Amino acid sequence: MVEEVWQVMNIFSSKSRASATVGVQPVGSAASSTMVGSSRTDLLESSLGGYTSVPPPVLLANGNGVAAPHADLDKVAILDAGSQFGKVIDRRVRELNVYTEMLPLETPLAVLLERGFKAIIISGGPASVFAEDALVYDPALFQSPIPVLGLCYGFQLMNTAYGGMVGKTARRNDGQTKIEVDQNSLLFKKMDTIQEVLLSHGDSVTIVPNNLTVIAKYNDLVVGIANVEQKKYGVQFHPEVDLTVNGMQIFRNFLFEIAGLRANFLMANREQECLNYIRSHVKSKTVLLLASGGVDSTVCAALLRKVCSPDQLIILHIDNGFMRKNESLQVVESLKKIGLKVIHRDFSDRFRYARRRRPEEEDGADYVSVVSPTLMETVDPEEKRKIIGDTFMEVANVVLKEDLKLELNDVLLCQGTLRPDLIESSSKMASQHSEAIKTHHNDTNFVRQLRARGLVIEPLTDFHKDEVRRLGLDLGLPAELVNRHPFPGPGLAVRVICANEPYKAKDYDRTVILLRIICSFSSPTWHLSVLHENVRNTLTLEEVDFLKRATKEYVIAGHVLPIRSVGVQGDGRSFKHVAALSTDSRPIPWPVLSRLAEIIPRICQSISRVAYAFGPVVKHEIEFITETTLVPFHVVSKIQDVDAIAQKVLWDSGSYLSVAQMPVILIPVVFDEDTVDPAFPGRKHSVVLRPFISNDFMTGIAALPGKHIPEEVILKMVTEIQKVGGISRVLYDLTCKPPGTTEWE
Ligand SMILES: Nc1ncnc2c1ncn2[C@@H]1O[C@H](COP(=O)(O)OP(=O)(O)OP(=O)(O)O)[C@@H](O)[C@H]1O
Ligand SMILES: O=c1[nH]c(=O)c2[nH+]cn([C@@H]3O[C@H](COP(=O)(O)O)[C@@H](O)[C@H]3O)c2[nH]1
Ligand SMILES: NC(=O)CC[C@H](N)C(=O)O
Ligand SMILES: [Mg+2]
Repeated sequence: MVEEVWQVMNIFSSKSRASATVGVQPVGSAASSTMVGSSRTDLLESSLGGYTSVPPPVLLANGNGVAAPHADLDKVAILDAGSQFGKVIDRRVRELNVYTEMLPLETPLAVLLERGFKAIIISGGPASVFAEDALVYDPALFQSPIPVLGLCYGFQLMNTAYGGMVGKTARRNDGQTKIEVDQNSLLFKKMDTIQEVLLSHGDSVTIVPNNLTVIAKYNDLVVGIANVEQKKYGVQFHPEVDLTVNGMQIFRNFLFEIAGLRANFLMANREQECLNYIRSHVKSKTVLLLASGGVDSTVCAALLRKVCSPDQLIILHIDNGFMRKNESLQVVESLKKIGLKVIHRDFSDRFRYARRRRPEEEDGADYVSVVSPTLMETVDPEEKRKIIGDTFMEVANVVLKEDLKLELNDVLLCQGTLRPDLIESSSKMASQHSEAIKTHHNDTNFVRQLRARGLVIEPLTDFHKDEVRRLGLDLGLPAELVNRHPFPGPGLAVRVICANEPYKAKDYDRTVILLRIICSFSSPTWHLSVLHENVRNTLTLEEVDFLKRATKEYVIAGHVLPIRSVGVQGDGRSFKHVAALSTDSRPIPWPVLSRLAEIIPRICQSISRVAYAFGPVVKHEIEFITETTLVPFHVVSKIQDVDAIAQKVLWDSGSYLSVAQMPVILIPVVFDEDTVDPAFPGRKHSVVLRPFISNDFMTGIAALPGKHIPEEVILKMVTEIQKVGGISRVLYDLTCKPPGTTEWE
């Protein structure tokens, strides 16, 4: 599937964006008979050319296969507008036994009809339908009788295509929300009026045209539209993700009730598919498996063992210097226990001093020093990630050449890359239009070039984490290994927020005041304040009621921290401020803090993450940072110590499986600057705990103390961490994904 989609997508690559002068125009307008934003005939010809040379797959490269003869299948086209969740839509529809193919948004309707698609789902995406970079699409999609379901960007596109308006509002929505749906609509058949869904958008439908009816609302906001006669439906939310509780029922209703499709596709045996993929690539070649000890690479090892002879398979574990305390040794031991012989090499120094490659050197496999700063001097998270990813490949090559006397060209590198790694890194293998949220270490430009030269195999690129775990159990791997929390390849390097100066967004001063207004909403201080009035008008009635009650009952302070962390909002990357909440109230009012964490990023558009700071109410604004880069002493050793403490408490308390992952982050922030610690002048940091709950890691929620994890376990972590020198405060991340991500960078 990946290869096929890649080829199809390539056909469009030079035409993927709308020209600056052509906007999205309504159905029925002069532009509606041509592609919006490009020449329809060009695209039609090029795509037809592509399809005749690329026959539809009967068995897909490494994911699913079909059981019924291809011609008999009822097929759904997923038109990709660059969503982070494109593959999740694909997965949901296939789980309902309907065959899908993902194609770029600009695919003309004529091509879809010729290929026999009977329904269309249009995904979300990072662009704005009214922006200059709005995507090309064929307006005929909304003029033919073919059933269409538009999701998020797809919903906004549908509203615009029918002549409605979409615009930016003062409020954005990223997170789980209760909405009201019209039970009489077929799309919501067998569903209650109130539904919990995931919204992630900054643009909103402002005018719905007469030829559409509203079928779902979130207060005054329109979040569902339909033209029943033409079988066209759109929703602002994301039925595909776990955070939309009844999303599967919505797909069932669309596919079977509205589109009248038959469920005649059977998922092939995924293990067999992976083995076929490996067999067809490996043949008699030697395979160098990069093994982290994590779930994905261990599942790769188990698959490779079924295909390769023992002397064909070399397993390499790299210590990059950013592993957990003593982790590399434990990894080697645990892989030994399941019968894998592992080469273990410590390249910590090489990583620390690694630099970014110059472009002309990117196709070379040898390490070449260049003038850019070393990893130890780098603060930008994307730069850190790219250096680390390239260095993984370089050191693998060093081991091949120096230790094993093999040439890169004679060997296949195997990595446990999953679908989210590719989507988040904006790989064209996954989507033509998606935005890079973060460059995963296993998908840097250098890795892509090795991949293009046919030197990399990745059997799991069609999988999400929960699917890999299921495969791991089927392969007979021990449950404790399969259930290990994931740990990112760049390790603790992406869990240290590096900075050489405080960050202040352009609207920092306004953000500080907005945050104060929200945290002390009921205070008489704001009487007659225009900004307070604006905030109130942006909130829902229920939110106003909550803020009034909560801020009367508790004293809560909100501080904008002068750092930023990466997030994902509206299918795009955000890199924004973090807010710290503090309170003297005991017991800590977790549900109130958690609700504030939902509301704050909706109103303060320069904040995407909210954490609670343990200890008394914070009194001073935090103006300064501790200059921080990835140096071994006072930084890497410190995060290794606090991470080890927190993980031990989690494990000893029996709560390990209550959360999907628990990153521990070092931030260059010092609270209470009046409390000077002479032992650590200018070298103090704070620590953030991020217990997180997710299945597929595409979306997830912060684990709430007292609900998902015992509060005393968290308090014990705080007490133990505070014993480590050079720690200012401990914080607890309350942010969901979206708007945050699991990691902080
Ligand atoms: N320290 C390491 N040594 C060798 N290879 C590594 C290392 N860290 C990561 N990799 C490679 O990068 C791939 C992607 O890393 P990733 O963390 O996503 O997967 P994983 O470590 O196998 O599983 P998990 O997500 O459970 O940690 C791994 O499957 C492995 O091939
Ligand atoms: O091997 C990896 N290399 C990376 O560069 C990387 N970045 C994030 N992660 C892991 O991916 C999952 C989702 O993370 P985010 O919510 O932060 O995007 C979480 O499980 C993260 O730990 C990585 N794993
Ligand atoms: N997730 C999406 O499709 C978002 C659509 C659009 N980029 C917005 O922010 O509203
Ligand atoms: Mg890992």
